[in-house]
Amino acid sequence: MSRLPPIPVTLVSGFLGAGKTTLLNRILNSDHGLRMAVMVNDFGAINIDSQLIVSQTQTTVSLANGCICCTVESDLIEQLGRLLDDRANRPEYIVIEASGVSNPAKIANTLRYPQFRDALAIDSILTVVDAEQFERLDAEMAQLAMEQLDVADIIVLNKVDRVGRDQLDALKARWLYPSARLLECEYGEVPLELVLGVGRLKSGWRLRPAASVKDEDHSAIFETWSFSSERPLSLKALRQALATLPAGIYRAKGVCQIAEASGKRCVLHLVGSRSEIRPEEGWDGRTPQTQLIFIGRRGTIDAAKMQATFEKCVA
Ligand SMILES: Nc1nc2c(ncn2[C@@H]2O[C@H](COP(=O)(O)OP(=O)(O)OP(=O)(O)O)[C@@H](O)[C@H]2O)c(=O)[nH]1
Repeated sequence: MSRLPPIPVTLVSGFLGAGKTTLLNRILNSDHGLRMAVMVNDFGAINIDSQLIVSQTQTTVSLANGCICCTVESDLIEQLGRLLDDRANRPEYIVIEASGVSNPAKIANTLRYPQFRDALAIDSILTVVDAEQFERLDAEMAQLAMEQLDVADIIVLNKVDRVGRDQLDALKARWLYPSARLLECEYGEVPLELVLGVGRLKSGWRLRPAASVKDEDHSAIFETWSFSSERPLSLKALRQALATLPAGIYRAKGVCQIAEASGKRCVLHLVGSRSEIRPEEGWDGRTPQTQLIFIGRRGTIDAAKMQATFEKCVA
């Protein structure tokens, strides 16, 4: 049997809430003309990202309840194996969206395991940066965000609408990544030809040797908590609950059923201290419900207190 050419893989990384799913949606809804498979990784127990992906024409594989660079690496290996074994639907391109706490260098090493070496070719490691929040991150969060940037060969500086030109230039001046391509954008609006099929890592020259990649368990640094309810929530109470979250909770996202927006599926995002609850389309045959996931620094989430707070939001 003739050997099939390797499938190009774009690895999308970036800290929590930087705009990875927004960029992925933009890629998927553009005219790329490829049979694409996307793998999305949620650090929390609920598959939220797969629900936030707008285009359903491609194969979507959801890897939840851990980080694909450490705790659920075995799921990544298994699911990649499945994609490759399904010869009838073999994708022409794979995009992997790592969780916001993943180290892309470790995922890149997984893609170089013997079983994938001839079947997959990393096209690029693309790291999305939240232009507003990046410099506000502290301690382990800042370190992780820097590690994600260190291995990027494409840096997408997103959310430029949130900062002034001076602040952007100052941020860029502090970075020393001369070999990375830097693209500034809002809502992941980047020219597709600059991010897909660019073959920037074809020779593997920027990948660090596996031995030099730090072995960490991101569930030791971050923790998650989730809330589900089949009863509608009060918008006012939910906003209030989000405004009073402990500072260590950096990210929340999910879908919600809001009493004031009957029949609409609302999408909730919290990144740092910013939050939004946006009505989207209807429920499209799905049972209306709320599914939220919260991610914070370990030790900052009091599950009983959170449960009581969000129970009170039920209208
Ligand atoms: N103002 C502004 N908001 C943006 C931009 N890009 C994305 N967002 C918002 O940022 C929030 C997080 O975006 P996502 O695309 O879900 O971020 P993510 O990196 O996939 O998040 P995680 O997977 O949880 O790490 C959402 O509310 C987006 O609408 C942008 O360029 N400007």
